Amino acid sequence: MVLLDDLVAALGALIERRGACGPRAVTGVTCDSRQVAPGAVFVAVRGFSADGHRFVGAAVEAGAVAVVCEELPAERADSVCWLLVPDARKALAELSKAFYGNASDRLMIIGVTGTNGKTTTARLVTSMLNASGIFAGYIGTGLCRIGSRDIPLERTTPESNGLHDLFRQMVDAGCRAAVMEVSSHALVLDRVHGLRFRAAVFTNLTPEHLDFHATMEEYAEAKRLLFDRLDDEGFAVLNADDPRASFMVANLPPERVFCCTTGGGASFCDSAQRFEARVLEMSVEGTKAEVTFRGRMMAMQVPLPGAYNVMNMLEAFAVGVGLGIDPETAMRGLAAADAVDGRMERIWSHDRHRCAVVDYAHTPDALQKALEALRTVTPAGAKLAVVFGCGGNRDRQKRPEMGRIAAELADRVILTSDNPRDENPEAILDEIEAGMAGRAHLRIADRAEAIRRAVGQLGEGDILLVAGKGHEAYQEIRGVKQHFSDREHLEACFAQRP
Ligand SMILES: CC(=O)N[C@H]1[C@@H](OP(=O)(O)OP(=O)(O)OC[C@H]2O[C@@H](n3ccc(=O)[nH]c3=O)[C@H](O)[C@@H]2O)O[C@H](CO)[C@@H](O)[C@@H]1O[C@H](C)C(=O)N[C@@H](C)C(=O)N[C@H](CCC(=O)O)C(=O)O
Ligand SMILES: Nc1ncnc2c1ncn2[C@@H]1O[C@H](COP(=O)(O)OP(=O)(O)OP(=O)(O)O)[C@@H](O)[C@H]1O
Ligand SMILES: N[C@H](CCC[C@H](N)C(=O)O)C(=O)O
Ligand SMILES: [Mg+2]
Repeated sequence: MVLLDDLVAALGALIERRGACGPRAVTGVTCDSRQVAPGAVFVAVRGFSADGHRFVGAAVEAGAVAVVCEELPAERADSVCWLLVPDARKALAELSKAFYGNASDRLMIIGVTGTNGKTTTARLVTSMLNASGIFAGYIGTGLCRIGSRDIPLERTTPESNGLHDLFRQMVDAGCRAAVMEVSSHALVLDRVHGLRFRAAVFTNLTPEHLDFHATMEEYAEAKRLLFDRLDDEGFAVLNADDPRASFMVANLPPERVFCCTTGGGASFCDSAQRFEARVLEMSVEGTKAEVTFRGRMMAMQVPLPGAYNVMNMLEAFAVGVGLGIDPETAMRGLAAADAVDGRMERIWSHDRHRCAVVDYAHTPDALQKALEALRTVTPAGAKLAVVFGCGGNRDRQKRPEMGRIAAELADRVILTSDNPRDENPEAILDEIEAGMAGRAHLRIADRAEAIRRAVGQLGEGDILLVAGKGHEAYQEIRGVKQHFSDREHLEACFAQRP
């Protein structure tokens, strides 16, 4: 049983306490009044669209035993414990950590941040650790995975109370490590406050979420926060080919930084700290590369096309070596890693003469990288086509950019809806089109119809990229989510058109 006064003792900063704050049983910690059950601690967070302080009354009515806030309400029930704190989001993280028995302290936590490649890299690290005898859970886009159990997730990095609940479940299941994606939202909004990371991985930084971060500099500062959170043995793994790599580790001693390069970008890194990969061969089925580190050379097989996937695997490998795993074991674990749904997922026509690829490229850089990768494996004389859109209620700057990239890099473009959410689907398409400099294309807002048309146009040897939704099993239009899967639609189209 968790007692309220023990939780209060875990708060890092407390301005004032009033009311009934004694040894009462606590049943949970939440920042959402709609989730308050009798015995819960409610933390009032000032948000972007609402102020949690407005819901204090509702939380008390639902049975909260304590309310944590940045401003005490004038009227307060004596039966409740009132805690005034300077920062409610930090308090939420501290209380959650204590409520779940500080489970996170018993896990080696590996955090992966960057604009693209977090899920891919984190899943590779998880598979490698599990294959190397270090039982590891995973938290990231869409799901938390503990052994064979998957728990669906709304956010890439859950709110701190959700995170600590998952760490507790991992420890109870016997995990020694947790591999997690750390989004920039999570870093800025203190979802990972109080966590200490054994390894922090940086994949890359390109424009995205510029609705949330005012500038690229601010976005980079947010990502750097992860590298201030290393534990005493902690180390960083960088994609050193990214111009922001050295910025991420400016506060770390060089011996705690491993640099990965596929293109000679690690000059700021000591040679003993470098992991270099050279691509030898690439096809739509995968990529063969050669890895050099600490005077050794090893072969690496990546079951996906794209030099960036070589980088994702190289960084995962460097994490393994940094953790002291024998390099052969680490590489074997990576070679046997489970595929990640919706990342360069290939769907073939029955005669295998036409190929569709479902990919989660939903940023300009990812779309560019995915198209470049597929161009290198498109047979001479065959065409590369793309179907894509852009999400609503998100960064609008990326829309014309993605239009420009598709127009420049694909032979055929069909614009369609991604998840328009609350926006008008046609208005989103107008914004994408604005970047296409008049290039001929089709515009079909209905995604199922757009996919059908694109498959109908495929000739012998052609490749079709269906980008943006990857593993997602839904589409959200005007606020309503309905089942939708790019893969299922493609399979159905190929079934009708052998
Ligand atoms: C910008 C952002 O991340 N916002 C998150 C933030 O919202 P907020 O603080 O603005 O909350 P708010 O809606 O204004 O409400 C304020 C407070 O009142 C509470 N409330 C509200 C209503 C009510 O009836 N009762 C109540 O108590 C809310 O629970 C909240 O604590 O805190 C909320 C509670 O944890 C999150 O649900 C919310 O995620 C929103 C929905 C979101 O869309 N986030 C996305 C952009 C996100 O986090 N994405 C990242 C990156 C994705 C990636 O690149 O991979 C992710 O990690 O998923
Ligand atoms: N290292 C990389 N560099 C550039 N693009 C990449 C890289 N790795 C993957 N991508 C592209 O980004 C897409 C998303 O990959 P992934 O899901 O691994 O990224 P993510 O960072 O987890 O994304 P999200 O922010 O949505 O969680 C892939 O489908 C691919 O198109
Ligand atoms: N993590 C990203 C995912 C975007 C995926 C894309 N399909 C969309 O809906 O915009 C976000 O929530 O911004
Ligand atoms: Mg992800």
